[in-house]
Amino acid sequence: MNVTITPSSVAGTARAPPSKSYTHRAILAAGYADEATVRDALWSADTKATAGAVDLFGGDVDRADDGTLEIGGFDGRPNVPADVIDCENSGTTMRLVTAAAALADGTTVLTGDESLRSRPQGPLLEAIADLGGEANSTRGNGQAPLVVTGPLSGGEVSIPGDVSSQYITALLMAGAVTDEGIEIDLETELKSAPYVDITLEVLEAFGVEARQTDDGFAVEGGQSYRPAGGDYAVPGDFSSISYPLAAGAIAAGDDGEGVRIEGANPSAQGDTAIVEIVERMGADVEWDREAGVIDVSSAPLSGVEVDVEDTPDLLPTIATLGAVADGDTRITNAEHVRYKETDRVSAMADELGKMGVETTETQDSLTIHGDESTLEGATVDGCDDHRIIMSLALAGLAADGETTVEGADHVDVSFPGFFGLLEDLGVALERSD
Ligand SMILES: O=C(O)C1=C[C@@H](OP(=O)(O)O)[C@@H](O)[C@H](O)C1
Ligand SMILES: C=C(OP(=O)(O)O)C(=O)O
Repeated sequence: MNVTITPSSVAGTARAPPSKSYTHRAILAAGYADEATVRDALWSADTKATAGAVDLFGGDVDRADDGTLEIGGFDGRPNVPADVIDCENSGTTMRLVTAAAALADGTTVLTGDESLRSRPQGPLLEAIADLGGEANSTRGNGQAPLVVTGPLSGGEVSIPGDVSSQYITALLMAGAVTDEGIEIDLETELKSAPYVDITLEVLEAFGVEARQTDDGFAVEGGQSYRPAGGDYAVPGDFSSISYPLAAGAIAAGDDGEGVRIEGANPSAQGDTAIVEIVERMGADVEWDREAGVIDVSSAPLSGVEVDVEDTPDLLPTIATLGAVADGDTRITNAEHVRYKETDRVSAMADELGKMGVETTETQDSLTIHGDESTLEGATVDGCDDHRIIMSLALAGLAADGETTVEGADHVDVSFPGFFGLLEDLGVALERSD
């Protein structure tokens, strides 16, 4: 599907979809448990992939009409799957499920789509091998397809922190049900650190203790996953909230109505930083944390400097905001953003370039030389990456002329209702094959 956006103003109320990161963890944590109910879960292509893995490990994920997931777990010991686990486009699924597979008494094969088969898994495979399991890339290049043989019993391991925090999350979640537990020493500074905070929060909610140490993180073995009251509720997703928030900052009408976002309750998500970033750029933003409501209206935006070490998923949104803002927006500490569904630093530079935006790229930074008056509608490539698609669609709101985003159906990875939500806010768009 391609989507053509006609420049539009936006107004109205949008509801944040549930958090993808919390949902992945809650589904897998429920799998490690005997049973659990997960409310307000995100049901998207990525989270369905994690649910599929739990099923293959011997659990049972059942979705009720209201979206609640009733999950029968595999109780700490995954079965050897009867089929290859297809993690599709989801890095989180592949990393978290690879470590779970290392607990099974036998061999698991994991694969994914072309994008996922190009992403780095080497440090996690080495960690599993150091802990006594066997974990290999079939092509010997640290990328999927992966073959993992367990069971491992735990121990101490060192791992780089600057490739993906998901390795740490994966080892902590699996480590809790090993005999010995896992102690993780970080070889470098940790990037995307708030995602490990999310993990610690979910583990705690499931009655599992894990902690930060002087050298990294540690989890005791022999623990059981059991959510208080048998029930876990997923909060709203701030990476997803960044899109209606940016839409409001860029294109809310002059009548002052603005965009209201509901379901924006505080949690451990680093991407809540988008609220402060949009405000710093000059938009009029109010966040009632208790009510979980954000109101945003547009104002002339100015370029800012933003460090995305903790918040890699915000880079595409910030790049679009920077294209509309006046002056330079410098996004720093961004090298790990190159290891996502696509190299998002280059993808945003290339695709915004097609819309007349000038950018300067280094290995770990992207500077957008913003000037709304030069933003032109164009046909751009969504790069099969949900965040690139959504960010380019937002640029289309403020461009001169129509913008067509090719391959736009990939929004189903994290935000299946994205284009419907834009339409509800008043955006004129057309879908075509
Ligand atoms: O653990 C998670 O839920 C995620 C961690 C981050 O990845 P990295 O830790 O690989 O940067 C983030 O980009 C991804 O969208 C979700
Ligand atoms: C990078 C992302 O997810 P994952 O790593 O799970 O593919 C994302 O959602 O932007």
